[in-house]
Amino acid sequence: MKDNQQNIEKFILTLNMINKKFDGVEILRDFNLKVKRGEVLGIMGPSGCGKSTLLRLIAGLERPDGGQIYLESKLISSNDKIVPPNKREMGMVFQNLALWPHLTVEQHLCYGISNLDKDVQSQKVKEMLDYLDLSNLAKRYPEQLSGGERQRVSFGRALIMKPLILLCDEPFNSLDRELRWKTRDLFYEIVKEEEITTIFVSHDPEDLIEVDRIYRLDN
Ligand SMILES: Nc1ncnc2c1ncn2[C@@H]1O[C@H](COP(=O)(O)OP(=O)(O)OP(=O)(O)O)[C@@H](O)[C@H]1O
Repeated sequence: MKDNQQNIEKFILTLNMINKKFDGVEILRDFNLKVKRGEVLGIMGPSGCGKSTLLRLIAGLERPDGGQIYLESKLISSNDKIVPPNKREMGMVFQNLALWPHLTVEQHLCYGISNLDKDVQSQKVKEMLDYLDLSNLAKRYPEQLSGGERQRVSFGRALIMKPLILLCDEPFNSLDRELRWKTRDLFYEIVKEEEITTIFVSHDPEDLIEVDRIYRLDN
């Protein structure tokens, strides 16, 4: 028991013997995964193998049927305990996690840090706008942005709150080829520079070119 506890503390995220079924169909069975602090982990696997389900379990959007998930040494998921997504300090950039049409770029960035003082909020938003080269678009709404600009806002929204873990599910899918590579390069620059622990799901090896490790999910 003591060894197990020490092992959990070494990693920022530990999935232990996770089981998940949908309508009686097994998606994950006795699934184990450990992620080190600052690691950029790529998850690959064929369509339908459970990649998005895995991220949703980590984010707290799904509950496992069995097993445990620990964030640092804290139990955040089991079949009788679930810490809600907004209490997990995780940033999410999912392909279907759309921007809100009624909020401007800067309002999107403010969203996750609304608990901070106004001055601190403004400073952080300014820095993030500069970082993502969005300063001249701060007052625009999503419909007035290109696909790549929207994707950068979505990263900014997740990154500004300094998440313990950044979860990305096929984040570049909607972008055309050239923009995809440009956005991808900026993405790696940020997560590596800021040492953000990241789990990145993609079916495309080109997306995962700079990850520290690839986990192949196959069943
Ligand atoms: N809420 C749900 N109810 C029932 N079945 C589901 C649900 N969510 C996912 N599934 C099924 O679970 C399996 C795994 O889905 P998941 O989205 O995790 O796969 P994936 O590996 O991300 O696939 P893709 O690469 O195509 O996005 C699929 O067969 C899917 O149909």
